[in-house]
Amino acid sequence: MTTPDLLIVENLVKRYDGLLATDDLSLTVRQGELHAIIGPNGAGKTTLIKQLTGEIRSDAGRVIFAGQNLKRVSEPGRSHIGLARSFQITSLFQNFTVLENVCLAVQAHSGHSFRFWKKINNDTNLTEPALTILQHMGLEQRAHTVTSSLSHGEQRQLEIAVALATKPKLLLLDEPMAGMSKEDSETLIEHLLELKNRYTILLIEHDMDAVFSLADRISVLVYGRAIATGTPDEIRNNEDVRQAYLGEEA
Ligand SMILES: Nc1ncnc2c1ncn2[C@@H]1O[C@H](COP(=O)(O)OP(=O)(O)OP(=O)(O)O)[C@@H](O)[C@H]1O
Repeated sequence: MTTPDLLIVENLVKRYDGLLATDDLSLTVRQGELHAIIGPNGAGKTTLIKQLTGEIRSDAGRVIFAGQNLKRVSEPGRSHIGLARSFQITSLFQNFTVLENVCLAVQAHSGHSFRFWKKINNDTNLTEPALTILQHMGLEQRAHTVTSSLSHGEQRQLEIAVALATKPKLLLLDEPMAGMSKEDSETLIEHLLELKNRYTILLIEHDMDAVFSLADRISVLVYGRAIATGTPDEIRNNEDVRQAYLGEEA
């Protein structure tokens, strides 16, 4: 039995003036897989993520998510039906604790109006799911730490925890290892290995150690087109990929 596709991208196009950033791109993400997208700088990876979240409009093609055509679904609407992007550290409330940041995200997603922030810590409807998420991301020991005193690596982990608070069907991770030390990257890979058993994940990442140890399938983007999709072994041994991108690295 084949695994159903959670995300289907069909013939997607995005033009910036004369430049085709996404060029008739088609790919699928299967339910339960960790699908990585790799490609040289400027290949169109971030543009694709923005087209998926609805941050930018596509010029042609379509995106089907969980059986629904996203054409008329707004950016908040896409988040509500389970498409979650992990945002940059700047979206964290630096003066709040780790637990408060995740509680706020749980509260925002559950549709409850914001209450005075101090009460958040006392509401078990918020703290219970928040603590479970922090446990999955290895941050439970830091729950009561003020966010500004976390290390850079821990803040990236917290960003992902905040995204998880929206109960995503698909988690979009755009370069989660960017700017991390080798040690922090290795820690995050450990957490993502755990997380991939629970979530379907689309990962964009330049760190090839991370990609090849985490991905079930990899798509390679070059000039806005997917030149290959396959298992890590298939991608490593694909002659077109080696010539276009991986060179002697793989
Ligand atoms: N707002 C924009 N206006 C014009 N051109 C853009 C815009 N955003 C991206 N581009 C161009 O579109 C192409 C794809 O960019 P994109 O950022 O999606 O690539 P990427 O694969 O994510 O690159 P990187 O790995 O460096 O993050 C590039 O040539 C880029 O210069």
